[in-house]
Amino acid sequence: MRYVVYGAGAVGGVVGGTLARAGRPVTLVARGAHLDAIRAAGLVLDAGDGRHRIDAPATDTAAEVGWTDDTVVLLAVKSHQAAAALADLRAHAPTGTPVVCLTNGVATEAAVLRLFARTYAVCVMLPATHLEPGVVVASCHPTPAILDVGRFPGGTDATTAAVAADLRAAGIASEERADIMAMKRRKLVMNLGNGVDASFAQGAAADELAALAQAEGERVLAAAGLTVATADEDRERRGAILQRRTDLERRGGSTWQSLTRGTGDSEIDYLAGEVVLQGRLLGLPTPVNEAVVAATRHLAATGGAPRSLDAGAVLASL
Ligand SMILES: NC(=O)C1=CN([C@@H]2O[C@H](COP(=O)(O)OP(=O)(O)OC[C@H]3O[C@@H](n4cnc5c(N)ncnc54)[C@H](OP(=O)(O)O)[C@@H]3O)[C@@H](O)[C@H]2O)C=CC1
Ligand SMILES: CC(C)(CO)C(=O)C(=O)O
Repeated sequence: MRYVVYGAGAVGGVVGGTLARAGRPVTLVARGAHLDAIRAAGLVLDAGDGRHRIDAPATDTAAEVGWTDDTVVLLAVKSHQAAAALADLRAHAPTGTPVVCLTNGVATEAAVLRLFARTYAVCVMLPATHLEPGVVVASCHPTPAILDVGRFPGGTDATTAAVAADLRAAGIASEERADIMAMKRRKLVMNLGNGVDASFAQGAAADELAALAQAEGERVLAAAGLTVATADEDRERRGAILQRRTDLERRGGSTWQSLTRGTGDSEIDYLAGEVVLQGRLLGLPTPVNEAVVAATRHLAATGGAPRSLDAGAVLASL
């Protein structure tokens, strides 16, 4: 299989770099200063066993990809960036191309399926950081990620088998799962902490706000009748596979990284915002996640400092 990693940032860069190190043909799609740096000096993959230069072809458009029958797209942009990426893919990728969503949240799969019949979902357990053009940092070693894969909306097939086998050959834990979206919904509950981690000063009040956001999310997903893997199932799957590197300082999650890089936007509408959406569809109030969405949107739009807001004030207003 050949891989086009659309969005070679934290997740895409680590996965693409790791597959390339294992000898898989990889094309990286990136843009701006990050693309310039990759073109000038390769992608720098900072992994637990050193910094590696990945010399893979890099481009900012699917128009420049040499599409073949065995090319698979790994979509690793943030959810709010998927529409633009998909417009480019729709224009240039053969319609039979498998597109595998390496995204948090649960929204990109349906958007992909509208355009590509062969749509796949990955539950992304891969802590990584991308703050500097040209550089991606894998937080865990020796296994950098658990990337279970299934077909969307359900099932497994020859493509899930081949992708999982390639990931395993590269040293990434991966199993096929017919019910992958149930796992992704459990991951979504975890990611309801992303906006809190990004926007609010750390401490007991922030911890309480994150716990309330997660409890509200669990209630709304259950009311919507959506299957969510249990916390026990999640713990069992993770086991002790992901070991944090001891040579790295703990930074922040993917939403914190968007605010820190000052990208002007974030994925929050697809994380806490997914709970808000489900609540609105059901006529259920979701004040906690609405507050987290509002805070994170505000900081992203105004360029405010990450972790600069007071979670206590939000708790008092609920
Ligand atoms: N970081 C992490 O630890 C984890 C992230 N995830 C999830 O993985 C997904 C990807 O997140 P992450 O890797 O952190 O995000 P990043 O922002 O680090 O990487 C995405 C990359 O795609 C680029 N990109 C976006 N749109 C386009 C486009 N149209 N053309 C070319 N390049 C584009 C971005 O450029 P630009 O910077 O200019 O926007 C960026 O370089 C998200 O859903 C996230 O929630 C899941 C688990 C852990
Ligand atoms: C849970 C966490 C923080 C780590 O992988 C993540 O998914 C993210 O950064 O979005």
